[in-house]
Amino acid sequence: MRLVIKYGGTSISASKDIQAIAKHINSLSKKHQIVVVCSATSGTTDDLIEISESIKKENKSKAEQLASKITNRHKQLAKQTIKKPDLQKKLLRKLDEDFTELLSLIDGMVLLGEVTSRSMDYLISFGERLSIKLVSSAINDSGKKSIPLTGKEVGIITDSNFGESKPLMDTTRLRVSKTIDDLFSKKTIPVVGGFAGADQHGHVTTFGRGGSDYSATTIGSCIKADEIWLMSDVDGLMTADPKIVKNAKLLKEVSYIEAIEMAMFGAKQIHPRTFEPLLSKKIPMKIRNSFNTKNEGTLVTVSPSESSKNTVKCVSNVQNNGLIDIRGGSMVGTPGTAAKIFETLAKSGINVMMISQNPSESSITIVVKNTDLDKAVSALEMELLGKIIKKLEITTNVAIIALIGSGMRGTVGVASRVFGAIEKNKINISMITQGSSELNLAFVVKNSDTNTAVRALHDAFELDKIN
Ligand SMILES: Nc1ncnc2c1ncn2[C@@H]1O[C@H](COP(=O)(O)OP(=O)(O)O)[C@@H](O)[C@H]1O
Ligand SMILES: N[C@@H](CC(=O)OP(=O)(O)O)C(=O)O
Repeated sequence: MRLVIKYGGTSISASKDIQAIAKHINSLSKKHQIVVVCSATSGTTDDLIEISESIKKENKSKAEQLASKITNRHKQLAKQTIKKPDLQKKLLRKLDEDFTELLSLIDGMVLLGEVTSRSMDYLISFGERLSIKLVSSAINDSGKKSIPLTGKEVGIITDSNFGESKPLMDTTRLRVSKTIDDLFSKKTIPVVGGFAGADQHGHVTTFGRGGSDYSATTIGSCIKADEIWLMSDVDGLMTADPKIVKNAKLLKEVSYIEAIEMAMFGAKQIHPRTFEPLLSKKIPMKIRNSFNTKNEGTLVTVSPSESSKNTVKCVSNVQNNGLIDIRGGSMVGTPGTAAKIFETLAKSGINVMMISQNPSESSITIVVKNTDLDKAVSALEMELLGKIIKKLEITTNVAIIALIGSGMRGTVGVASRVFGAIEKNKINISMITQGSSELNLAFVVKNSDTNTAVRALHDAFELDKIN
């Protein structure tokens, strides 16, 4: 089989885990052709983002301190993980080269006094540049040929939408399949950095947070993989985040459509576009545990077997969002109001996560990420306040709670069970939406009510008894 196996940051942050993964890949490669895709080690992308914040505040020494922290963490991991002295020495030298480049980049950004979206993508792609060298070296150490490749080096070509780029699939397919086929013919295991590619001018671009999943499916589609495995620190997709619900159960099978809904609403932090490259080729995906490889995990396919069609499958949550209530008497009965609002937000590159309009048309409520809130509010104020909009009311730190499952379609009484359970816990709901597909029912609560709401719904729908 041709397999693309993606390891998330949670799987490659301790030396014993990297060694175990190298051993596992080594043994799988005796039967299968494997491409490994890696995220950055846990916390590294966050540290790189913090470097950019320090540069914006002109605090160069803080930025350099963070760069040293990242490098030292990787060098320490290298020393603990790689046993063969020559391999370890080579790896440490390569990590030092990256460190020098990172320091030069910080120098340049400080000198220019600006963090552009292009320089930002180059900066935050460093995490994967370091992690692939570690993992590939560990595979070498276990006795197999392997090389590390960045997304750019493997041939992922994207548009120039820095921070939210999309692969240009025709070019990408040609380049990626050629690179990988060459390596397979030399019995070499490629370890590819997730999260990033490069545009047609060679500038590094990233896919947005969690984007390594998207890299894995993009590569899988290019090389006609038989399966794609996303490896993390949980057994698979569960009925709720196991960090919130202790008795959350593993979902053995879900459909692509359900998995897309779960990804959009925060379950296992899957990148929302992960499934796009798989849809036409119908490549099955497994979501599995790096530390419990005996468990088959969750199988994601076009049409799961009958037995797994429960009414509700998962209660997921996305915290740290902002809610904007857009009001104005002149919005009533004025065609094109919604179009103007969403056009304004789209021009500023803001992703709207939830929308609802009250039947009187005098208000439209939207939810965006906390980090986009400032940009969204100023765009609306500058373009539309005093014209079609009279007032903006803003609530920060809200969570979206979503109930997901294709069996909800046409099932009477789901909403009353949901709101009954929420009311019993005296939680205030500030917004509700249900798509016409009836695949999800989502509502908004305060961040601080998230855990209570998720647990109440998990209990109300008896998800701990799911089969
Ligand atoms: N429904 C869910 N099923 C499984 N995991 C979930 C779910 N919702 C949230 N999670 C969380 O997602 C985490 C894994 O996501 P993430 O940190 O992005 O993994 P990685 O870095 O390995 O890609 C798990 O540790 C778990 O707490
Ligand atoms: N390193 C990137 C990409 C990624 O996918 O990470 P993870 O698989 O660990 O969620 C991020 O933190 O966003």
